[in-house]
Amino acid sequence: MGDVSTSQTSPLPFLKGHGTENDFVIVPDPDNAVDLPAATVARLCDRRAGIGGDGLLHVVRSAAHPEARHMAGEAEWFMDYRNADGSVAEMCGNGVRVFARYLQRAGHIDAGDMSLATRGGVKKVHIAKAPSGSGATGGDITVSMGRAVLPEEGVTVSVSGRSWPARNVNMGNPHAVAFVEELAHAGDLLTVPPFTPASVYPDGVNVEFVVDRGDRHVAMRVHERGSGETRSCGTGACAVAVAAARRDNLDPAVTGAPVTYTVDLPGGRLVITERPDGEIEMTGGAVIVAEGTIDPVLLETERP
Ligand SMILES: N[C@@H](CCC[C@H](N)C(=O)O)C(=O)O
Repeated sequence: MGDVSTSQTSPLPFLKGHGTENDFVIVPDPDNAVDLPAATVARLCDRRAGIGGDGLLHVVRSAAHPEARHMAGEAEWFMDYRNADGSVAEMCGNGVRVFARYLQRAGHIDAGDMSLATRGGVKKVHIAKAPSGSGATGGDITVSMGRAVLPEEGVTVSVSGRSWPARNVNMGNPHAVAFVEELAHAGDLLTVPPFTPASVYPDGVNVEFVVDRGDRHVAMRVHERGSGETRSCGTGACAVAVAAARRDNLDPAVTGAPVTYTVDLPGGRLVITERPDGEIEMTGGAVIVAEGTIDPVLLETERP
């Protein structure tokens, strides 16, 4: 929160949105005046006792947030992203699209190009004009996600007594990508977090399980750090596309031609392109589904 401590005494506006069914509680707070400790975020993201979401998007002006002030000259808005358990993450790809859709809906921006500050740096975003008949859904949103870092070390992913070799991919946040024969082999990810080496991932990791669907076309499931199994993960889809490309001996930096993979997730489809300069673009939808107010009791530090 901001430099001055305040407690919320009146109902707090929120919205609910999703990107390929990775869903978020959105808290508009331009001046960074709302205190959102981890326990409060976890309560808001609770699907039974709260609003429910895989994460929370705290919408703050960059100039008003200590972690984003240095980016204020490039990007007016900062995505203060939190996982469902209240933990902080560097990046959220689906979150960026939903955040941009919120700004568009609130009248802060129009379709076209914008820049958004995140803990993973400033991301360029393009909102396509809404095709006629798309209603509130709007046009697809493309995010320049930055470059992937692929350390050479292999890692192992284990779940339900089975293990797979995996590729370590960093998209600003950490990922382990395992190619499997059947997505069902990943078992009940919701209740059994995959095991990965803590020495490689001291801050935890997002784990993707991937199968081939066709030429440059894959499908995946994901277990997210701090949120459990979700129906989509944008950074995860980027990690998967790059890991699949390297497995298929495709490297745009070598061939000079962009490489595009279609990634199917339980919640929808994302299209991922890696450019010869290494920049990765993610394209998909983003929808705002509801808005309302949060009872201040939910925001109190002690559980009501
Ligand atoms: N769902 C997000 C990723 C959110 C952060 C992740 N759980 C982490 O802790 O790194 C996405 O769409 O990228």
